[in-house]
Amino acid sequence: MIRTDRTTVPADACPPPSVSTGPALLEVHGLRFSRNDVPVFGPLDFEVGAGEALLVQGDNGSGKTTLLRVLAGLLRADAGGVAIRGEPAGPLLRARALAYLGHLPGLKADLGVVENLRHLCGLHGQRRSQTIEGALAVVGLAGYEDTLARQLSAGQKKRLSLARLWLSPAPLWLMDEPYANLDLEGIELVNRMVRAHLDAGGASLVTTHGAYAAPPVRTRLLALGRPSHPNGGPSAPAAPASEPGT
Ligand SMILES: Nc1ncnc2c1ncn2[C@@H]1O[C@H](COP(=O)(O)OP(=O)(O)OP(=O)(O)O)[C@@H](O)[C@H]1O
Repeated sequence: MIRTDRTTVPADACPPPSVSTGPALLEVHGLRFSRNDVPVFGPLDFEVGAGEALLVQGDNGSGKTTLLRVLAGLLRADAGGVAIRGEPAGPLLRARALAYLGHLPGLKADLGVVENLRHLCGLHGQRRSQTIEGALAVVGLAGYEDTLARQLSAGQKKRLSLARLWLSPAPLWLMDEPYANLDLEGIELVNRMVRAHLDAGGASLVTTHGAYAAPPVRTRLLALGRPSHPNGGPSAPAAPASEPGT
């Protein structure tokens, strides 16, 4: 049975909230994306400050994953701008500032759990205050250190990806359906991680179909419109991001 260390998340990760008076961590202006001339989303305008979560909601096919991939620099927008702490988000800045948790776990199937994390920390960096062993305790994978990634269940793979996110030094987490494949305790784990990350001055974008409650943190909502018709029918505009709430 998986047990996550409930005390480790807040204890290790909650320095006093940082008070920022500068530009927002993420600012998006007029961002638009189309495939084969069919609009997927936009134009979108929103910002996310340190200590805030943006919950990106929408039906299947409404463009949530596409938006996160555009923000991560994996797809090129048709128009619009993305700034991180007031700087235009070029590839180097995105690599430093963004950590992307996608649908696919992005693991090396024939490497063990610890080997995977070492590899990923080598690629993306590691928070000085965190150890791989500590991250495995946080996500409930202590005892699985030498297990090959291909021998993990879907939920365990998701937890390993969450451990990678936990170790990342990036302040902005892009989390695509982070609750998928997780049991109820895993869903709570995601919410505790998000809360700790925000308390430490980070920010998160979280996509969801709306099946789960927002993490119990300062949250803005961005509702994407209904999916575009593949033959070029109209797509509903996205609702503007709503004001912060708790
Ligand atoms: N690789 C692709 N090639 C062509 N079209 C794609 C591709 N990926 C997504 N799409 C289309 O782009 C639109 C948005 O897809 P996207 O995956 O961003 O939606 P989503 O809101 O994340 O959906 P879901 O909730 O089902 O995960 C959909 O109409 C989809 O069919």
